[in-house]
Amino acid sequence: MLEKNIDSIVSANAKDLAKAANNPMLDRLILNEERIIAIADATRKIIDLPDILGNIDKMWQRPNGLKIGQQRVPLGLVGIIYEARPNVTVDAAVLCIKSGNACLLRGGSDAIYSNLELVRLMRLALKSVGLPAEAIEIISDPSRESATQMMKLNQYLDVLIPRGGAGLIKSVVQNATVPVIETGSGNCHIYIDEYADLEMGLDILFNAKTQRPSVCNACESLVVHSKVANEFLTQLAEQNTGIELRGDERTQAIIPCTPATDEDFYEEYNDLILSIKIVDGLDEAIDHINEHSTKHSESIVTKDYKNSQKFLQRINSAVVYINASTRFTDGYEFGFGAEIGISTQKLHARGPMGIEALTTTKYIVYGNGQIRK
Ligand SMILES: NC(=O)C1=CN([C@@H]2O[C@H](COP(=O)(O)OP(=O)(O)OC[C@H]3O[C@@H](n4cnc5c(N)ncnc54)[C@H](OP(=O)(O)O)[C@@H]3O)[C@@H](O)[C@H]2O)C=CC1
Ligand SMILES: N[C@@H](CCC(=O)OP(=O)(O)O)C(=O)O
Repeated sequence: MLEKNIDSIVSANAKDLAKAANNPMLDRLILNEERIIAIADATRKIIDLPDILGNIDKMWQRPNGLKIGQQRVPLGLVGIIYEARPNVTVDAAVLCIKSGNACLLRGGSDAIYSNLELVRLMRLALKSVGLPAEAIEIISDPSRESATQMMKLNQYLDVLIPRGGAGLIKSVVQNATVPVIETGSGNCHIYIDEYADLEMGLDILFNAKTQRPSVCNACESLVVHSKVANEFLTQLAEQNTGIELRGDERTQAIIPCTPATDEDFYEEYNDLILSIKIVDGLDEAIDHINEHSTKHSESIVTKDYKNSQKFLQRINSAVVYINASTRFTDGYEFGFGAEIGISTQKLHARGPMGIEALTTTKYIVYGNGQIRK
């Protein structure tokens, strides 16, 4: 359905682009033929995933003969408030349908025309296979009031997933009366250990910083061990990548850069800017990251096994990497087809949320006349 209607999607998207501000976030709003085909591909990947609904995860028998099992069931009606990124409209709806849920979508107001067209097409697709079109609903009123109202729809919504920046999350935490799964912004770190392969470190850093700077899994902050700082930072500066470097005092003594303020280390730039901190050991690196990160994704580059395991255990984030780019924090890359969001809270799901995160379980109990004594 999407690939057959590329023209109508692109022209709806053009209406959104015509009123959008030209900033690094604009990239997320753009739909073109290539991106629509990629969205359709992701949809097929989700459709092809094994069905988990109705699965009984485990079953056991009690001494009285009762057989107790845990069966996977949908959450119900899932509400999502999300950013002006029209691919999320399809990812979220398809993940909900695949996991047996209905969804109520409230995308970024900047993407309203694109979203309305995508939902129109998805509803046609549902109808064409005999499913109720109403399983995908979109809020067409782009006002903030509509988002705030969603936060209190207890009689309809089983869960609300806010996907966006700090302002949205703060508003949800203050106003929501429905159960919420928070996704959060990404102040993601890469730590170059004293035992790092520096060439690998540069590759990983460039990928994580520059491949798509506007997304939440892009690297925002570099932490470097002092023993390799000279060599690593000199190479970084020599590459002349167009990244604005904001370094602490020790970094400033090695390479030309903008002085980093305290706030820089808490900042998610979503742009070609990188904060840099030099540390004297792994413990200091871990403490710095746990203090400043948004608990999204962090990576260590090291050849040392012990250091890698310490980093894995002590970093308090949804996804922790050894020798890989933080850009992989993504439902597609994790094999989920897509994600409805990347949870930075610990309940009910953490990290990229695919089909399983959109289900819960219920106990099913088989008896043959047992009564409790
Ligand atoms: N962890 C994850 O899965 C993800 C994290 N992010 C993070 O989101 C941020 C970027 O998102 P951005 O484009 O700025 O999106 P925003 O946070 O500005 O907006 C996202 C959605 O929330 C709505 N919204 C924003 N503030 C409020 C509020 N106070 N009350 C009610 N609704 C509100 C917006 O509506 P309106 O259109 O009216 O502004 C929009 O629909 C980055 O920090 C990024 O890292 C983004 C996606 C995924
Ligand atoms: N799925 C994404 C990452 C999560 C995301 O949507 O982030 P954002 O662009 O900040 O809304 C990706 O890497 O493509």
